[in-house]
Amino acid sequence: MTITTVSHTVADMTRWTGRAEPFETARARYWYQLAQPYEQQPVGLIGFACDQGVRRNQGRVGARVAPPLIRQAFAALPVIKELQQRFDGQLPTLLGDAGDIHCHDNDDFAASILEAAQTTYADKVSHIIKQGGLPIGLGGGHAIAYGSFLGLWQALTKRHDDTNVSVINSKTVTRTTPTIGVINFDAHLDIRQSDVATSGTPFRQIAEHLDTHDQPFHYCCIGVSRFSNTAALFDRAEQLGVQVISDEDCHFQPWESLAKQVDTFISQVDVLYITIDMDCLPSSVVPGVSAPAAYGIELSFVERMVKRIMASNKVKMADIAEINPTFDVDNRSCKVAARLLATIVEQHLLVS
Ligand SMILES: N=CN[C@@H](CCC(=O)O)C(=O)O
Ligand SMILES: [Mn+2]
Ligand SMILES: [Mn+2]
Repeated sequence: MTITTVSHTVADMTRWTGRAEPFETARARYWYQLAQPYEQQPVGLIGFACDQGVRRNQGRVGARVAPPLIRQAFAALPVIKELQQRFDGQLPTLLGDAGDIHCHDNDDFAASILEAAQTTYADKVSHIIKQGGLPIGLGGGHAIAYGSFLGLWQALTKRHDDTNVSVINSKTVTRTTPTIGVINFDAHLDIRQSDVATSGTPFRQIAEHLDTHDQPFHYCCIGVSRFSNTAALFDRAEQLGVQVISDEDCHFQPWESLAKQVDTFISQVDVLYITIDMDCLPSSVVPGVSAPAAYGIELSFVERMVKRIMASNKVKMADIAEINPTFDVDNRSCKVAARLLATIVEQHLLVS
């Protein structure tokens, strides 16, 4: 008997529902009205329905069921007036739903299931980027981050290989791979040393991948808690040159100083991958995660910083990770994830 360990399910459009408002003006628009199965739209959503990395990392599993619930919460949000103005009221189908990658987790299965899910997901991500869209990954555990990075890497390096050496006016011109910057909103550094990939290792894996390809590692982690990371992890962060902005910095440092730090980081790279681990927010705001935060950073801060980063127009990949609906209260965590997802989508469509 063949056991399928990783599978892809196409978009379930029954999730894209919301209020019907036949008596309102045409400006009463919701995201569910602008989504179709993925077909080269400006934004492509792709679910990573996998929490095997969380299991391997000794966390609380359950994140694998989050992608359709985040979509559903997002579908019901209104499309802001600025976006309607940007498209002169003629809103095209802006969102493509590329379905979900499933990692059929089972303790008896071979250890390579997570890795297979990451590469299958990365192929989808890379396809969307190559078609000119912004892929947004919906986790799933934070092992999504290595898949997101791999997809971005594949898209950038494929393009690089194609045009690696060109002849312009009889002169050979060699192009270089764009410098990638990674910005992670997270209480955790996720650079653990381990014999297998987990939800706690993705940024160490990215560092090693880049090192193998002689590329610099630019990693900025925002919201890091001194009570959620060991001294060994802070040592590794220093060795790897990680820009650490702690949860306490986010509370006590002036906004302008933090924004300047992030702007400087952004100025050093060509393209950005932005990832939001929802456990960066306080557990009162986001209870539905594997590792709830006692302290956390404010939603208003995360949203403001996400807008600032998106304004750079360098973001080529984004994802939202670690929502665990098993521990959610009143769908609160999914609603916060949907709000951040809407912020990324809106800002991308406004600046691109
Ligand atoms: N992606 C999450 N990573 C955290 C989980 C911590 C926990 O489960 O307590 C980490 O490995 O540090
Ligand atoms: Mn975390
Ligand atoms: Mn994380």
